[in-house]
Amino acid sequence: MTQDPSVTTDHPAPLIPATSWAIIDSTLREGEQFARGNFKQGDKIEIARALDAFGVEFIEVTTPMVSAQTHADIRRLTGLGLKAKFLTHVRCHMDDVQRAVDTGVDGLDLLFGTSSFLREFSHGKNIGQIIDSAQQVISWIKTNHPDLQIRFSAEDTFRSEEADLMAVYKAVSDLGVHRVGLADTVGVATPRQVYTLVREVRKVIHAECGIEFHGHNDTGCAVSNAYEAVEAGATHIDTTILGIGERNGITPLGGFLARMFTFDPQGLIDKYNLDLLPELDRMIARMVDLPIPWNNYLTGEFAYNHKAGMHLKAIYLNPGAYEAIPPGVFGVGRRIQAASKVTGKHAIAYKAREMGLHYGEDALRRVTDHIKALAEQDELDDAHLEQVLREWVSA
Ligand SMILES: CC(=O)SCCNC(=O)CCNC(=O)[C@H](O)C(C)(C)COP(=O)(O)OP(=O)(O)OC[C@H]1O[C@@H](n2cnc3c(N)ncnc32)[C@H](O)[C@@H]1OP(=O)(O)O
Ligand SMILES: O=C(O)CCC(=O)C(=O)O
Ligand SMILES: [Mg+2]
Repeated sequence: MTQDPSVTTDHPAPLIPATSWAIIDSTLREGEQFARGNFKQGDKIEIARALDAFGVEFIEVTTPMVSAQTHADIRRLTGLGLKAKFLTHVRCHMDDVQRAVDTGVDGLDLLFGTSSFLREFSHGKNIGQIIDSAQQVISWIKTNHPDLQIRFSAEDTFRSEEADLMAVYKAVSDLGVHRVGLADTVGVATPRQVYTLVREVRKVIHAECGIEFHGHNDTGCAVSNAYEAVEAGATHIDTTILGIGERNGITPLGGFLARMFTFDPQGLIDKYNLDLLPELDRMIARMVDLPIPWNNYLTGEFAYNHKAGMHLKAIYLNPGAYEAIPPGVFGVGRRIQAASKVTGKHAIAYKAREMGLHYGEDALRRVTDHIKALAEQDELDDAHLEQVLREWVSA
């Protein structure tokens, strides 16, 4: 392979600087709600250390209300002395908050469902009562624990009435929360809806108040919705490693970074140790006992497999011709699959040259056609291709 020129190819000026947003990785909260997410204290420490080494800004952990063990685990995590800030995800209730404040976390992620579904079937409160609870809880935290960051999220935001949302967000922003959260709890929002709503929320909250987005992937929009949120002014995005979470999960860390890398590659390189991503994905795949999906963003087995002759011709000259993101930056390699029926003469010539073999024009055409015909019959691996190329010369 030639040196990878796509790494240094000029990129347009960043449309969205990486400094304008931060990651709240929720593998230790939303990820615990994944079907196979059942992390023991040792796993949690390993995950937190790995996320911290990668460089995520925030790590969200499950509420200490789950159990005495979870409470003890959070205390253990916050005692590790990591650079990432810990947030715990709690209901907007005095019992939960009072239990959470002695865990050593840096902030509390409060939530209250605002859609009619959740008002009727989850907690039974109307919007006025939600605002009253928010007032009581937020005021108490600010008075008694002024160092804690406070975020207030309207759960099931995208099935809530806009007027209700604006009333809630304005109220909590006036109470001095550090961030408001928009949560696409059932993964139903479209990218345009996310963009529009984030813009509307921005208008009713204070300028210094951040906006967080949490998006589920039920309709396949978790990455694009997170991107639209940032484009509209969101400052914090929730992710999990491999996207694990309730049902089919949320915005995956790798997918979100792949999306954002295209706008500000250097910004991401400066902020995160991107080449640790494969290790993160492997760690979670091991812990939940599932393979990394073959088509996973960046780290899937075939995420950088190149096969068609037209692609291979160009990719040998400049991998950027058929790659949006240079794999090496994320610690993965590319694979050139030259032996297939869809291969072409440039790929075969390149492969032959690598082996020290050279063909004239006619011979190259003939050996290429021979390889294509063989591949029509059966899979051809690299070893078989090399054997054919050697035999063709001596034949
Ligand atoms: C979309 C999301 O992912 S939201 C986050 C989900 N996370 C979790 O559920 C964390 C893990 N949960 C748990 O361990 C338990 O559910 C606990 C400890 C929180 C509560 O357990 P239980 O007291 O047994 O209640 P249960 O889970 O059956 O019901 C939920 C309770 O929370 C209440 N509730 C729901 N949302 C909120 C809210 N935002 N603020 C305050 N209370 C709420 C419900 O009204 C219900 O209480 P009720 O029985 O008084 O009506
Ligand atoms: O607190 C939040 O913003 C998100 C909660 C959650 O997991 C969801 O709504 O799917
Ligand atoms: Mg969720």
